[in-house]
Amino acid sequence: MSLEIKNLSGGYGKLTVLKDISFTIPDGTLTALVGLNGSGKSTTINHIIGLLNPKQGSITLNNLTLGENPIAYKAQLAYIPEQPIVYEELTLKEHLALTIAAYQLDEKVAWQRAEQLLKIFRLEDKLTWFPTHFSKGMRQKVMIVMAFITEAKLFIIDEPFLGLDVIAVNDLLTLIDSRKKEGTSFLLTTHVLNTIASHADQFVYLKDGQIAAEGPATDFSKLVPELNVNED
Ligand SMILES: Nc1ncnc2c1ncn2[C@@H]1O[C@H](COP(=O)(O)OP(=O)(O)OP(=O)(O)O)[C@@H](O)[C@H]1O
Repeated sequence: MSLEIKNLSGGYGKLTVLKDISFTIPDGTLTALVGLNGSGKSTTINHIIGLLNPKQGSITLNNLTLGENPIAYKAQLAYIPEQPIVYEELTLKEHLALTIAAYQLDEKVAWQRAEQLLKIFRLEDKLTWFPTHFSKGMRQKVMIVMAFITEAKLFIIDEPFLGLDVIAVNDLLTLIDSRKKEGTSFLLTTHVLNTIASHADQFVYLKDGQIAAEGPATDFSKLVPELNVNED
């Protein structure tokens, strides 16, 4: 079992956003965290990555908790935020070097991986570029490459498809599918399930900070008819 969230209640200061949330993400599966604006998706992520502390309940990642072993816990996580977080004073190559150092990756293996990923996302000739010269979508691709050179056990990707062109969306989905086969787990947030429906194993539907429905991705339209809109 990769991620296990048990009876989590949490939020910001005195504001309780999440109320008694429980779900698990088995190894090698993708869970779509679905909900309308303000339903609590980002708040859930903020708890998993340790930006917020639970008011109640627990979050366990492969039997580790953030409280007991923060370094080992975080080493298992790769997070791709909705808004890319890049360092304006570092080149693309330096961003990758930073990731390799932070995750203590084998340099040779990681740079080989980086080379393949940079080619997929058409960034291979931009290693000396600074983020100011990147478009929003290119910044997002930088974050994707940084995440996928790690050997994280759980990838958390917040609204992955908003700024990406169709080719990049397909490339990302292909990468996700191949890492799933290696046992890596994914938690993706999205407003509607359509784009990832065939790649998701299960969904968790949040409404007002509570789980309003959950189940196999194939049952989404049956269990959440109110979000069954045609996106394409
Ligand atoms: N930094 C914050 N301080 C206080 N309240 C916050 C903060 N961030 C979010 N909230 C509140 O928490 C609730 C859930 O917000 P959250 O960002 O988790 O929703 P979301 O499902 O990610 O929404 P969206 O789809 O718009 O990104 C909302 O009522 C929001 O106002």
